[in-house]
Order: sequence, then C-alpha cells, then structure tokens
Amino acid sequence: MEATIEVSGLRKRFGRTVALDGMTFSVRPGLVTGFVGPNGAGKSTTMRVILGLDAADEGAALIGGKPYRGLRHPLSHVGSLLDAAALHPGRSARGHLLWLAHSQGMAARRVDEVLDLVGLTSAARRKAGGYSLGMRQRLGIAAALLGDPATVMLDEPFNGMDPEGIVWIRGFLRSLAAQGRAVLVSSHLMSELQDTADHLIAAGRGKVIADTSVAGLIGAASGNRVAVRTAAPQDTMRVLAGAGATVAAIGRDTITVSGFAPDRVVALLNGAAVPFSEVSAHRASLEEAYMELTRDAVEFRAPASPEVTR
Ligand SMILES: Nc1ncnc2c1ncn2[C@@H]1O[C@H](COP(=O)(O)OP(=O)(O)OP(=O)(O)O)[C@@H](O)[C@H]1O
Repeated sequence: MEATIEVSGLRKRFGRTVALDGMTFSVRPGLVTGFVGPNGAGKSTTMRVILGLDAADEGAALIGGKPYRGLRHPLSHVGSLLDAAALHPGRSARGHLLWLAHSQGMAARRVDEVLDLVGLTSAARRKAGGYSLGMRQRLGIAAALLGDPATVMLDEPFNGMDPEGIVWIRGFLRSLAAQGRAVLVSSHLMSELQDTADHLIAAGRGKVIADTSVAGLIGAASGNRVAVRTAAPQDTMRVLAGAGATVAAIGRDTITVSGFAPDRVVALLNGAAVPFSEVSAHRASLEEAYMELTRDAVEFRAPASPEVTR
C-alpha cells in the first residue's frame, strides 16, 4: 500500500465551535511533513478524523487510498501517537507493548525491536506510571511503530522532551522518512521542526493557510538579505534605514537588511562608527519564515516611520 495521507474538504463542528472548515492537504512518502498552527487550529481533530476516532461532518480522509475503517490490519498501515499520557500506570513499557502486540496478533520479538529503536530497552520493565513525559513519548512512538507502518502520524511528539530527546526525535523522524514512510508531525513550535520537516502544512481556524516545501519557504524568507549581529541594534537600524535599506529586528542582537550588499552594509556601519560582530548572507530560520508567512514579523521600513528607528 502506498504511504500517503489524503485529506479533502474536512468539516467538523463541536456544537457552535467550527473545528475543521474545509481542511485539505496530502502527505507524501519519503518526507517529514510538519503540521503546524496555533492552538485550536484543528490539527488534533484532523488527526483524529484520519484515524476514524472522530467522524467528520463532511469530507474524506484516506490512508494509502483507503479510509481508516477500510484497513484490514490498521497498525501495519498507520502508526500514530495522539496522547502520550494515555497509559496504564501500573504496566511496564514492555507489558504495554506486549498487550498491544498480542491484541494485533504480532510477535513478542517485535516489542523488543521497537523498544530498542526508541532507546527504552533499559527502562522497559519499569512501571510506566513513573515515566517522565519524554519517556512516555518514546513509548508512544514505539507503539506507533509496532506494525512497521508505511505511514506515521505523531501529535506533538516533542512535548515534554528534554534537549537530548528533541535531537533524538529529529533524527528519528528523518530516518523514518528516509525509509520511504510518510511522516506527519504536528507542532505549535516552529523551532522544533527546524532541520526536520521537508514540507509544511500550516493550519489556521480549521483550514490550510499554507502548504509549502520548507526549502522554498526558507529561501523565500531569506531573500537577498544580509544579517548583522551587533551590540547596538538601534543604531544599526537607524543608520541602515536612514540610507534607504529595509531593516528588521529578528533577535536581541540580530538585524536583517534588504536592498544592500554586505560590503555596503559594512561600509555604512563603519562610516557611522556603529559596532558590529558579524555581517553575513542571511538564512532565515523556520520560525522566522513561518512568522513572515503569517505576517507577524515586526518590520521597520525606511521612509515610512523614521521615528521608530530612533
Ligand atoms: N471534543 C471536543 N469538544 C468540543 N470542542 C472541541 C473538541 N475537540 C476539539 N474542539 C475544538 O475544536 C477546535 C480545534 O481543536 P484542535 O484540538 O483540533 O486544535 P489543535 O490545532 O490540535 O490545537 P492544539 O495545538 O492546542 O492541540 C478548538 O476550538 C477546540 O476547542
């Protein structure tokens, strides 16, 4: 079966709340697709509809061309992590997975394989009630992989992960995609998906507001911009905006400049005796690219309101 998810025209209301308002996108094999958007955008509801846990009022969700309920051995087609907290606290990780494997007619050997894949082998016999949220996420991911599915769908898998866990999960998601699987990962923090997602579906108010490759998004957001690192951001902005550049503050000590080549930026700052530690071609972070996409960036444009740069 092909590793794809196709969602078309999903609509769903909970009473007066419109959770899904025509959600439409597809997830392709061999890529990590980030599913992003603010709280309440409809990400979890979409995933629940894909898995047949919620019924849509309208529209269709297909996994490898079939609705979830039409899959004969669902866990071998799609693995999912929706709520890592939903565990029996008295059961060990191994016990939990054995129970799941048994209910699906899978061999116990596969349980040890997935425990190893997610790095839980040494904690496998401890009770899950004592697990940190990060360990529960790993256990949830192990459960998702039990059936060696072509499609993997994880809702907020970075939640509760420590920095080491975040690095691990990024690499892990990349390896799942490299094996040809279709991987859909939701997050409301863009930084989590940095260097991980190949493609991005951005949702807002129950529908898709952007469906784009990450490389294209970052390329477009980077533009022909120059990044300046400086301990004097206000002076830097004043001088460069005064000379006609479009400038934007993207961090405490980083300014981006459009319209000027790096050597012109250096000459202007030197000429005005403004200190800086680095001037380089700018590569937008995923978070920055997303902010631009959703037009949240704070921008200072040259002639518009010079007083803001003072
Ligand atoms: N079972 C439910 N009953 C009532 N309203 C619900 C239910 N599930 C979701 N909603 C509402 O539907 C909307 C979409 O919620 P959803 O959880 O899908 O968003 P989300 O993008 O996953 O958000 P988050 O990032 O917070 O998980 C929200 O307004 C939410 O309050």
